Amino acid sequence: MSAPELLEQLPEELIFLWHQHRIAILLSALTILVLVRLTVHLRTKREKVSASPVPGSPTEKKVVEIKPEWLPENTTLDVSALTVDDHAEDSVAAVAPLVKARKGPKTVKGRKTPSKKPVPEAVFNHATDKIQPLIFFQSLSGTTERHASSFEKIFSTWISGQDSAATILPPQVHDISYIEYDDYFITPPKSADNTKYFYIILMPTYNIDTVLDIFLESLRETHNDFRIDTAPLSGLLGYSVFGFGDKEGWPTEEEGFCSQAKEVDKWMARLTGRKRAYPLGMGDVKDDVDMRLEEWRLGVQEALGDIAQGKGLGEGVPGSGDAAESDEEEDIDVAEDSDVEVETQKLKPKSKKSSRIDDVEDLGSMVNSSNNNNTSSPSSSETPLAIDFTTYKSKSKPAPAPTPKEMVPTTSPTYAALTKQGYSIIGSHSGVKICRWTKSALRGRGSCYKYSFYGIQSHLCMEATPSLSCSNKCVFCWRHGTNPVGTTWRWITDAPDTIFDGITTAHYKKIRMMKGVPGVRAERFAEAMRIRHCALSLVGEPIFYPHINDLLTIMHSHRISTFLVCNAQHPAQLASLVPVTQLYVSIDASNKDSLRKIDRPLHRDFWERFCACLDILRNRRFEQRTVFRLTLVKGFNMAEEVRGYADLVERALPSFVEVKGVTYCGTSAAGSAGLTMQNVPFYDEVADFVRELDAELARRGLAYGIAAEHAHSCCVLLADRTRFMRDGRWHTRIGYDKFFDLCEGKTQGTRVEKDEVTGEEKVVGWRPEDYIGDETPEWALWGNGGFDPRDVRVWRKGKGPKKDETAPATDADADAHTPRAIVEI
Ligand SMILES: Cc1cc2nc3c(=O)[nH]c(=O)nc-3n(C[C@H](O)[C@H](O)[C@H](O)COP(=O)(O)O)c2cc1C
Ligand code: SF4
Repeated sequence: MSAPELLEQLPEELIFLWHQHRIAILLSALTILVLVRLTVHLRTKREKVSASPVPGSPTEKKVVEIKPEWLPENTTLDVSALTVDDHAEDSVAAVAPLVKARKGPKTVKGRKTPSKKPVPEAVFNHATDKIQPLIFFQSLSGTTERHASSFEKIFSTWISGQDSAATILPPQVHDISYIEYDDYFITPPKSADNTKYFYIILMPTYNIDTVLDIFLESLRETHNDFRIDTAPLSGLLGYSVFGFGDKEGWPTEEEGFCSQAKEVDKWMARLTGRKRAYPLGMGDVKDDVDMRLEEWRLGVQEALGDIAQGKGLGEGVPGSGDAAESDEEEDIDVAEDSDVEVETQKLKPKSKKSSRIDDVEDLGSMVNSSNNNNTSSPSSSETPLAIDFTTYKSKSKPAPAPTPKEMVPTTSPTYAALTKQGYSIIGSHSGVKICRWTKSALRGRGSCYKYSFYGIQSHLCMEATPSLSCSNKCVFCWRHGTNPVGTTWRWITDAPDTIFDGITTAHYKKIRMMKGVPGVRAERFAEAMRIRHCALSLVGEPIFYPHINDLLTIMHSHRISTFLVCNAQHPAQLASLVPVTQLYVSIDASNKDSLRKIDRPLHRDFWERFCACLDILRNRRFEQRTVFRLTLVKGFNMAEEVRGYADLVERALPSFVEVKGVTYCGTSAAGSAGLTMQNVPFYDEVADFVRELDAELARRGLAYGIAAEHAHSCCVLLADRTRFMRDGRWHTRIGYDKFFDLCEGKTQGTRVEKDEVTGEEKVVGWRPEDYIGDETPEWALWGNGGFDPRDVRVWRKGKGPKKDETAPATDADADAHTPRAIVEI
């Protein structure tokens, strides 16, 4: 066939082929098309356009990575709600995809690898070395602290009377609430080569959740951390523990007498490699404590004297650190930690320490060592322990869940302390109090800075918290030692409506009690019987409460505005929070080191959490007013930190930056934290700091300005000029009715985003600009003092102008040198 003939036949062939295989051809073509489209779609960077205004400052996009361990333990969070992308103008997802939170005990497979660098044993050369005794104590209601102090005195006298006085140095005392655990309880502190440490630990016991549990938890964690040597404190010369308990409530050890001191002793034995220099002492605070403590002190002194003479801890004597004498600790390890099955080998608990035990003791090591009174040692059991060294198969039996306790039981010292200070405790973890400004406003003597800046009249404001616990131990927090702390929510949880009813009822009750107070104005009293604002900032960490969103929604439905302050340690909760009227993040320092010193956070990854919170704040800044609250503490977080704070502002671009001087609470707790009146800045100093910060922000092209002040509260406000200045006038006040109308859908917000698929613009919510209120009043502006001239100023004794004690405030300068400690909390 010639070529032209072939060509003529081709269409027929093609038609034939088409008829034979058209379905297959069509399907293949369709598949190819879909694949090409998908590839193009995925490769093209999708753009999300928002009609939210471009901030007045450079905006580098931030990705917030929420780590699984940041999710609350028994999370009620809707994980999809954490995708805060929709809230932001950024195209970058605000929250990285979440890996499912790890639940259940940590299981380490295989052999425990020896630590990289084993801690050297303390070798004491009595001719050249020195002993540094460290007395640690923890105290919630002061008993142990008092005993620690008298112990130190007697002990010091004993040392100075010794022949070996040159060898034993004067003791140093440390309140465990104020130390970094890592500095003392992971490895012994660093010292001059010839100084060796000896630990003396005085502990009370509380069968409720307290800061003591955090200490015990940290000892347990250190022991179980496979990266750390099993006996990282073996560099100590020795240790001994004394417990303070109460036999009236806890008559026997089985019933919990001194149970936490016993726990500390147990963990110290493990961490030091059994360097118990003298047995655990225990005293009943209502009976024999002085006698027991005296006996124990003599024993500890004797042990120290032996060490000083180079005799070591002795052998075979009661309380000696001889490994052969007691292997109780290892037995507990194996029994408690064993979630492994035995098939091949058996161990007797009383056998000498075997390297095999070392191998398994960290497997699945989730020991419930918290303040459980009944943590009776399974070591007493004589039955052989079942351990499988070959399969490491997990037992299917789940570990019993710890029973939740009340956060602040009525029997706790925290309850007593809080109620004494005028707080009402609602349920077992919420609190409410009327602050001094509410009382002041009722008497027409002025409102707090929130009135000057945002228009909140203090007599219409309720200050409350749904979580009295928090995950920091800030140096300026008056509740040290007694406040419940924790990294996870593990308490009995009250329902949000119960909390709402409880706090409002208690607030109204307290207002009614003001009825007979001289000077209370009738019209203000009447107005106060309708709460319009809630400051969720009292003490503790409000977003720690698992149902915070429900509580906020209830408040908004009652047209109560919400000012929520959080400590930037709970990014998952922050990301999932419903929009509030004004969202605060406490910025207590400008860098990691300083934050550690001032907030003393419990989370080891506190800085990562802090930064993640800033990024979340940045991503949510177009849906609610965001605020940085800086609390300045002289000597801690002021000097040289302006640029650091500017970095943080640049990172989160908050609507406002509130700068205030710290309040000095004057308690012994503050003293132990190293805080005195000298750490409270003068208003002049706060103002200078603000000027410097303002200048630094301007240098970086960030459009902030100093908007307002409340000299009386030692507080100054910086605001984003592009958003809260209109026609050259500051508008920092809030339109509350506008906010509620937006919440209720009565008016539509203007936060608009472009639909990715259709390209259409749609309203997705409201912006802070939608509920801006009136212009900031003249008297509140920077330079004018911030005191409403319609109110009557009452000066504290010895302060203010000499002649007219009740003259209306006109002179802002009068305040400038005085109010150091008169700061609203
Ligand atoms: C709420 C509460 C719980 C307590 N639980 C125990 C306990 O379980 N076992 C015990 O021996 N003593 C217990 N006590 C007694 C304290 O340990 C004892 O009063 C101790 O001296 C308190 O020391 P501190 O004042 O230094 O905090 C408890 C006391 C309170 C107020
Ligand atoms: S965050 Fe608040 S409650 Fe918690 S320790 Fe700090 S100041 Fe106290």
